[in-house]
Amino acid sequence: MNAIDPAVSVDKLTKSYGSFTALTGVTFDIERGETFALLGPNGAGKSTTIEILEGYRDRSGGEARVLGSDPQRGGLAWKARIGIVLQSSGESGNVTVREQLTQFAGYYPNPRSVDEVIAAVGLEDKANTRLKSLSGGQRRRVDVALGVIGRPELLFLDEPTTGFDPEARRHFWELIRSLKREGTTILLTTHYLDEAAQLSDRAAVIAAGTLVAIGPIDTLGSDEARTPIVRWLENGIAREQRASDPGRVVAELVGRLGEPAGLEIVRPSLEDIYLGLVGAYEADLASRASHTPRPPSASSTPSASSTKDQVSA
Ligand SMILES: Nc1ncnc2c1ncn2[C@@H]1O[C@H](COP(=O)(O)OP(=O)(O)OP(=O)(O)O)[C@@H](O)[C@H]1O
Repeated sequence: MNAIDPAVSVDKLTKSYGSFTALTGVTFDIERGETFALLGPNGAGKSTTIEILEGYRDRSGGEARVLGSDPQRGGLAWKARIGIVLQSSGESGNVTVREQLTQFAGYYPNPRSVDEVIAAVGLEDKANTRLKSLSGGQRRRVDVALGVIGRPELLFLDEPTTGFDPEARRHFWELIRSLKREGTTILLTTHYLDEAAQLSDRAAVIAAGTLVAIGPIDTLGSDEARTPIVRWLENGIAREQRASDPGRVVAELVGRLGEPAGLEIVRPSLEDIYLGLVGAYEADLASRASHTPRPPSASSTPSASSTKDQVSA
């Protein structure tokens, strides 16, 4: 891999499960050292994308390069450079946390210290507990520990903090920041938009298998969607105004009304912007579908839930 090559490069990636198209031609790069969030509603195609990049699933079309290799052909040496936290690992059994991590550490040429990793995921007091006796959230922490034990150059995190309590999430964020400081490239999917905003340099929003938006976290969405809103009460009536300079609006209000009742300045969060992007895309899809004449028989696209169970990659 060339020094200037991105860690991940995806070009017009498509994936079909039988007659169902899960990815319609997705294109993005992830630079080395970058933390990149892939966001989207349930069934959007995030796990499919990530699993193709991990080498777990074959793509139907397009190109993918991960650390300089085609993930469909990545060998053992390539796999050792990658860390994976799957959406659900099902890691359980009779071995203890420390035994499991020690075993995994043995698979890598330059692993992290087992005790360091146990501390980093906050499982010191469970190090000698068998996996089957851990709570769901604790088991998820083991998944994260297994993902980072090999000191990966590139870490895939598929909804890593699902089931974490708030303290464990903050702990996890610290771990990710320290991995980032070491230069690890991270691809993260999450439904916690605050998590994406806290950790990521850039994000892509994917809906129904299509890339809807991509960019640095603070530039996602339209200018209008990112503009702060000033809200206040005037003669008992709720008023609001979008303004890129909310201080000026507030100063005018104070000049006119004195201390305005119910005054607040709301800066749209990543979640607000994400919901706007996905909502607009879904409305556009629905309006196009309502203008497309269909034969009277059933659609050729089965529902997501029926497809997932019937077709495998
Ligand atoms: N093995 C499979 N066979 C058939 N369809 C599948 C398979 N795996 C995924 N799909 C379908 O592909 C679409 C994308 O699924 P995917 O798991 O990538 O979504 P996701 O964005 O990760 O969703 P979530 O946020 O719910 O995890 C969904 O409609 C899903 O039902």
